Amino acid sequence: MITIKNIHKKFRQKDGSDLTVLKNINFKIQEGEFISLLGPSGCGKSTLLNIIAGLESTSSGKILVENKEINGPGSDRGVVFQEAALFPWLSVLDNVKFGLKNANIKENQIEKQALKYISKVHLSKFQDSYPHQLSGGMRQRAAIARALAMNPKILLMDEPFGALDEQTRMMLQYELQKIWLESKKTILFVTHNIREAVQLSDRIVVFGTQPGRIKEIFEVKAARPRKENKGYLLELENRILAVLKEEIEKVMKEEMGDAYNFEEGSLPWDPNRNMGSHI
Ligand SMILES: Nc1ncnc2c1ncn2[C@@H]1O[C@H](COP(=O)(O)OP(=O)(O)OP(=O)(O)O)[C@@H](O)[C@H]1O
Repeated sequence: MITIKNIHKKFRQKDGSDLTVLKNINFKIQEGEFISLLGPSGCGKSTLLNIIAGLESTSSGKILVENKEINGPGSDRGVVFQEAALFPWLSVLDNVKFGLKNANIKENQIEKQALKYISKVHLSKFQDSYPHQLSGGMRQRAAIARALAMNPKILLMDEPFGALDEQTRMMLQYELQKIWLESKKTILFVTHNIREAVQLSDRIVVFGTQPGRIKEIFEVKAARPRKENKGYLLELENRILAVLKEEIEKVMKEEMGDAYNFEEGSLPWDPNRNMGSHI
């Protein structure tokens, strides 16, 4: 279980003032749960994920993993970012093997384990290819294989499909559900896309902004794998959208000042409820 306890985070700005990015964040993530963080741009989603990864410090509050406070990165937490952070000079196989070489794994097991996870993300045919020879979706699959091969209990994913085209994104959403069902990892997933959050999550933590705080937590009670958001899932999307609308308007007013004149129905929602840079 991950316990997020009273997290506050301030960043010092260039003019010397402090910007409070996260305020009073409290929630628990159960073992094996799939949780999404959804909210307007700048509400601190990535900051919270980085704090849990141990890559960023808190101003106050703490993160407990299995009741132990974390003080930095650890092999219990794997991270996948929006841009697959692969080494360009290494093949897919060597990229996946890289982390395993520093882990406590026997030499003869390293390749076996790497190949197992490359196969899980359906990249076996490309195991000897270099990152520049792969599509964006394949690179992201390789990054997921690399994180999974380390066998972390927790997978932290920061908009992993955000830079991909719609079809690839849908395919990877489906694959991720299958991987999650099989591996039962605890997954924390940051996204801008309501449909993606509803499709993938057990619970969706909706953030408000200025400062970032939890606005509402939605439970998604639907069987998996989920392929299409219809009926109940679509209704849930609309409920989440209603909560987010207020926050998005706040961000737009802040960015546009007097030029902002909101009319009902004027926000440019796309069919996937992907609100681009405003959520
Ligand atoms: N290292 C840093 N130093 C100063 N300010 C920072 C730093 N990292 C993030 N911020 C600020 O903190 C706020 C929250 O950023 P963060 O990236 O966590 O938001 P986000 O919700 O993930 O946004 P997005 O959805 O656009 O990625 C932003 O205003 C950002 O400019």
